[in-house]
Amino acid sequence: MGLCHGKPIETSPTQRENQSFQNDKEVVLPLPPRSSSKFPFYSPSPLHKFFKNSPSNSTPSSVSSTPLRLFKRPFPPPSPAKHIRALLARRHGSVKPNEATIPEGSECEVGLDKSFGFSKQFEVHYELGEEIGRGHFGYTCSAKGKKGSLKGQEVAVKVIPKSKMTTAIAIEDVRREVKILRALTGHKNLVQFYEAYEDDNNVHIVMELCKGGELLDKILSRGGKYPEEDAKDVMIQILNAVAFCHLQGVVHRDLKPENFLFTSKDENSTLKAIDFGLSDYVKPDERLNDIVGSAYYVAPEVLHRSYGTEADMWSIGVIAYILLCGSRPFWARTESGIFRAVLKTDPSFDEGPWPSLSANAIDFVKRLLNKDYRKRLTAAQALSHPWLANHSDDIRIPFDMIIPKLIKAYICSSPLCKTALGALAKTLTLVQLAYLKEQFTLLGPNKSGLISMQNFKMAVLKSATDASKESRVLDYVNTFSSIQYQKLDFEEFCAASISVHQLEGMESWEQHARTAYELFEKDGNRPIMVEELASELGLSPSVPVHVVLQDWIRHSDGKLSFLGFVRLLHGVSSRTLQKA
Ligand SMILES: Nc1ncnc2c1ncn2[C@@H]1O[C@H](COP(=O)(O)OP(=O)(O)OP(=O)(O)O)[C@@H](O)[C@H]1O
Ligand SMILES: [Ca+2]
Ligand SMILES: [Ca+2]
Repeated sequence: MGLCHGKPIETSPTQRENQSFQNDKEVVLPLPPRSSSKFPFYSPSPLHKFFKNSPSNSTPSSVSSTPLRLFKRPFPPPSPAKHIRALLARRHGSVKPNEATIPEGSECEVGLDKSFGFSKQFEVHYELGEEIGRGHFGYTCSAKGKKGSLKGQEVAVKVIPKSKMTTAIAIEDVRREVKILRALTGHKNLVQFYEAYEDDNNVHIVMELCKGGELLDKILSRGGKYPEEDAKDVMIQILNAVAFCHLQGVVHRDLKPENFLFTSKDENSTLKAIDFGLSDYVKPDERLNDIVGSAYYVAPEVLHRSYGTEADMWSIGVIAYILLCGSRPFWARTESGIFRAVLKTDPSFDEGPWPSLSANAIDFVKRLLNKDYRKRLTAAQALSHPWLANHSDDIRIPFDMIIPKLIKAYICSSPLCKTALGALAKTLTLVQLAYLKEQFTLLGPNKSGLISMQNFKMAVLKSATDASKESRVLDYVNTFSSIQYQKLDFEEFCAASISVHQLEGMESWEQHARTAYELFEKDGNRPIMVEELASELGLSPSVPVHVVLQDWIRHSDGKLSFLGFVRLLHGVSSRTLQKA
């Protein structure tokens, strides 16, 4: 996969930056900067240096030899990730060869409304300090409050020049970034938003100042990899933030180590997610389709233009992989090469240090980097994974929006499906049951241990923000109140909340399915006619049922075969889920 052994390209960092925007089919990404002979990782966040005009950075470092030859591992270590080219083209207008930004006053700007309705007079309220960071869309400065409750307090101000907003999409992105930041603020692992200002030239987003630097810098300063216990601390904080976002119906879409900051230089400093510039609302029954994010971290289904919150979980899988081994799981010299790797190749778990890491750590990463998004862990499930469970008191498992989706599909399924799922639920492990118990408790069962359809709304309302309205998560659970279905006890809740796809993604799937079939044989299997089975499955009369279903029924006694049983289970999670 994507390994480069070619002659090194001798370019300055600036030239390398520009290469990534060339109009070639294969867009060449910047090479990893020069590695030292002692240690194959380069200095933290070299991208920052490209922008800062300090004398030490004025001479571009040359790449004197093929850096990859020095790496023992198959992939080079992380570096600042670049946004996907298609994203920049859509957001900044068409990207021309060797041209990363559109010149001011270009044609596409005509008629764009760049007023946001934010407060004016930023200068009256804050004194801007020095630049502390920079990205594609803006730069960030420290500042000091001059008035009001933030008087004397140091803050961070992300400055987004209006001249960079050359398309309606770019303007909409800024509007949404502020709206989402404002709505989600208050969570411990999300940067605290204070206020947004605008003048003729800039938008100023005022937020809490995180003084501890980016997670990427921390990874690099530690030699490219984290000990497992420290990686767990980081993962828990990332998942706490993302589980909260997903419950509100917000998908971040740009999760990468550069977008997590430590509040201070302390060892135990809190980690905060920043940069909601590409975030969006996603309705529980909707798929997004615009290709957004940064190449190394992008999920396969994003490249296929049909995705939801699971795409963030993939990016978290990439971060976890990097934290634990110091290398990127999918790497190539070109953007299209990275995409090919993401779509087609499996990350390596054979090279060091993987064989020395715990089986739970490897399982955790593998279950996030599953190319089938339906088999991937949700954020709430990842927090319940044995690798993290009981690691610290910091784990706050919130309600998981996958539960109402699965329950809706279950309710719509046939009685035979329900029996089959009931049998499957009896094979769940203690760890799986612990997650479900937690979710059941969050739904607030009554004294008899039953939950009703109204409970879903209550569970979501408890932590609802303005974002849950905008994303229609609240509307979605509101519709549950009108579903006519009996109250669920924990046993039926488990049957209803099983994701067959996720179970299928586990190595123990065959065992689950066999055991469940044995139970089903005892309690639920019965002779069934092909026509009856077809109607149970909701197959249309045009389907040649005798051909399609012939292996589903055992010839000896006319009951469901193992294959039929597995297909029946499957029908519930794939077909019905899409409709739910
Ligand atoms: N609250 C903050 N405290 C300290 N530094 C910050 C803060 N917010 C942002 N920064 C710094 O500024 C950099 C750029 O900010 P941000 O990621 O929001 O910009 P961007 O232009 O949207 O970036 P990208 O190119 O990733 O889209 C960050 O990587 C970080 O180093
Ligand atoms: Ca960023
Ligand atoms: Ca951004």
